[in-house]
Amino acid sequence: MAGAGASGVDWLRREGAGQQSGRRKQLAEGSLWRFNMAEGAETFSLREVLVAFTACVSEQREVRVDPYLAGWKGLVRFLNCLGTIFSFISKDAVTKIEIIENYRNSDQREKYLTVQSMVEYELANGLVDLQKRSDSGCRTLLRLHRALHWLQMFLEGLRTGKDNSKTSVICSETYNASLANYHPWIIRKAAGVAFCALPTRNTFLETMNVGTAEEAVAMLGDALPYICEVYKITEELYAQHKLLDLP
Ligand SMILES: CCCCCCCC/C=C\CCCCCCCC(=O)N[C@@H](COP(=O)(O)O)[C@H](O)/C=C/CCCCCCCCCCCCC
Repeated sequence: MAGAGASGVDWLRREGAGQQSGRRKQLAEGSLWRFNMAEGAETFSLREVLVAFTACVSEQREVRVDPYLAGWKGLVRFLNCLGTIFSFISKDAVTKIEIIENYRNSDQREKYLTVQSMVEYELANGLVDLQKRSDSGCRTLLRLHRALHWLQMFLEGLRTGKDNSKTSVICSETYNASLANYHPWIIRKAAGVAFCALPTRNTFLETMNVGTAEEAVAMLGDALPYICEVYKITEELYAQHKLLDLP
């Protein structure tokens, strides 16, 4: 993958995208990534989150749903560590994760193995409402997909920011340039207030449990190309099926 082949990505290759065949099979079947929301409560490791996203893209360039959800669950754990002011955001993310997880636990679980198979199945069976809000997998995942765009920009902002930059500024600038376009005024306002509670960039990076701020930055640099790839593949798929504006 472009940008991910440089030195220092061994941990990613080993643990994420470059799974040995046994683990690859487990990933494809979903067993490695499926766990309850209650599990691992409030512990956060940036490594785990990034490894989950690196494991998302299959050899056929399909996006696996289980590691995608595992990545989001890890992010929610991180958000919960930041304080109750972020609860309204994590609750919404959890609701969306659980909707898709329920499909993965249903009789139709195989149809929801990848984003591609989900789109194909839901469209072929008339399960996607193009006119009004629904709980379809396609519509729900679109919300997380838009948030992934913000995450990509936010992590890049953190990675390239100066030591003394304000996380709150990086967060609000990237939010305003992405996700905010889909949110009503009241949500934008509440998000803006919550962002003010974010710690400084270096404290923020140290909270990620991977060592120093410099080590966290290096890890972000290794992993971002994989997150971008997940975003790009999903964006192209949704564009191809005209699903990017689902209500
Ligand atoms: C790698 C570690 C560092 C990064 C840490 C980032 C942690 C972020 C964790 C979770 C992000 C939450 C994702 C939220 C998904 C929002 C989906 C959404 O857009 N929902 C809205 C629309 O839904 P429907 O009504 O159409 O169903 C919904 O209205 C939103 C409600 C909640 C507000 C969402 C604000 C999102 C702000 C972006 C996250 C900021 C987190 C800051 C922490 C650094």
